[in-house]
Amino acid sequence: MKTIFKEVRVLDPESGRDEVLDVLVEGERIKEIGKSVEAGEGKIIEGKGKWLVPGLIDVHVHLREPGFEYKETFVTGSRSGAMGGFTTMAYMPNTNPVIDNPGIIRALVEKGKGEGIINLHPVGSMTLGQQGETLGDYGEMKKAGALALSEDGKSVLDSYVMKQGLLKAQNEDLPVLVHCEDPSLVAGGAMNEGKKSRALGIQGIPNSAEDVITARDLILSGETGARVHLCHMSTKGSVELLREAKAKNSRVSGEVSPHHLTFTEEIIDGIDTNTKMNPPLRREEDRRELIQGLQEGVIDIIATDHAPHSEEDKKQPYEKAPFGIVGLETALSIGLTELVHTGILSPVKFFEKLTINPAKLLGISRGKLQAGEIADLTLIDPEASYEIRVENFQSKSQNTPFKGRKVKGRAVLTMVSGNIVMENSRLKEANK
Ligand SMILES: NC(=O)N[C@@H](CC(=O)O)C(=O)O
Ligand SMILES: [Zn+2]
Ligand SMILES: [Zn+2]
Repeated sequence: MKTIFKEVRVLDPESGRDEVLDVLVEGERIKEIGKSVEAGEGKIIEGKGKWLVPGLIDVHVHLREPGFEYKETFVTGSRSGAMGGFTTMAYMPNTNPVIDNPGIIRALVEKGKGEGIINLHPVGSMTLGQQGETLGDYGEMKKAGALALSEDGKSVLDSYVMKQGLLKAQNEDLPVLVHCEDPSLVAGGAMNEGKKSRALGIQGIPNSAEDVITARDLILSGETGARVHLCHMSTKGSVELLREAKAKNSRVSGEVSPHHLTFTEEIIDGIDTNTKMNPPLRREEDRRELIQGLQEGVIDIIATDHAPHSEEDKKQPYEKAPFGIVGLETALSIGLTELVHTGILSPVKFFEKLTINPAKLLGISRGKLQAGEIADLTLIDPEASYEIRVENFQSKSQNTPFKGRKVKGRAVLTMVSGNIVMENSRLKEANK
């Protein structure tokens, strides 16, 4: 099977390439990239005015299997990813049971291969049952298919346990994705602490709740040599701490989510729980520092932290509703609208944070648009303007504050290993 993209703007962040070319895909690989490539027989895709990038990679999603299938499954989550232009994602272990042993990892990898329409990779829990006490068997978990470790949903609070975990992870060369949150400082809060939380009478979460654990984990990376990656950075302080740590330690990295780059606590009304996520939406000065961090390269990755919750779950009072919002079907459009069309990031810099940098963190040979590489590709119409409609989501859940937002730019085709899985907002189920 051959597919040729004609006269498309090829963006390959790894090499820095940005030119209008033809790209020929044969079987599961990219066969040739050049000016007027001859395909012979094959599907022709007119690429004029469109951008072709390496398939997007999300290092942080929640697929809710096993245990919370009413919120999301491998089937619906991977469809949601394909719609958003993602070809690979790593899913977090805060499930029931927790993804904390080689047996469950092996079973999920198999299930993911059978049911997912894009590449799905598990992240193993740092501690058994995410109880923060006993470390799992990282070597066997890696062999079973875990690409990283994380206690996401919370932090490993005991610093001694954390340090031993990092030493063990370092031994297996597994990156540790850290959710930084000190619950004693959160103290039951449901939104950012400040003027807004006081006005609404909602208990606030101070920046320090994130910053103190961020500082600890960066220090422990320095001491152990372990690869520490900061999940969903939301504060000015965490950007400053990562900037400082990077000056002497190349094993640290960080990610930011589209919502923390777009919104602040100002949009919170105390009723609409689609503005409730962990960490919370912060102040304008935090948002600005996150953008600055992205521009400087202090923040390496854009990740969705896709956190589906049912309408029922989210219908509760603001203080009670679960934290989290979906992101797979909005991330690319929001990023293009807020970061690329505004000139904050060049297209190459933007896609670096969604392709090659995530691939490097996870240690997978993906994220390159080059001859000989696996043909995981995303075709983008940068000019397509539309309004985000949650009724159209493939995800089982619709919890997003981006509902109704006008955006410009979207994925129009997603290809995984040479197979088109989405074209013009339609999923192709033929090969599954
Ligand atoms: N981000 C969230 O608000 N929620 C996540 C957990 C997490 O990422 O910490 C979830 O699993 O729902
Ligand atoms: Zn988290
Ligand atoms: Zn998460």
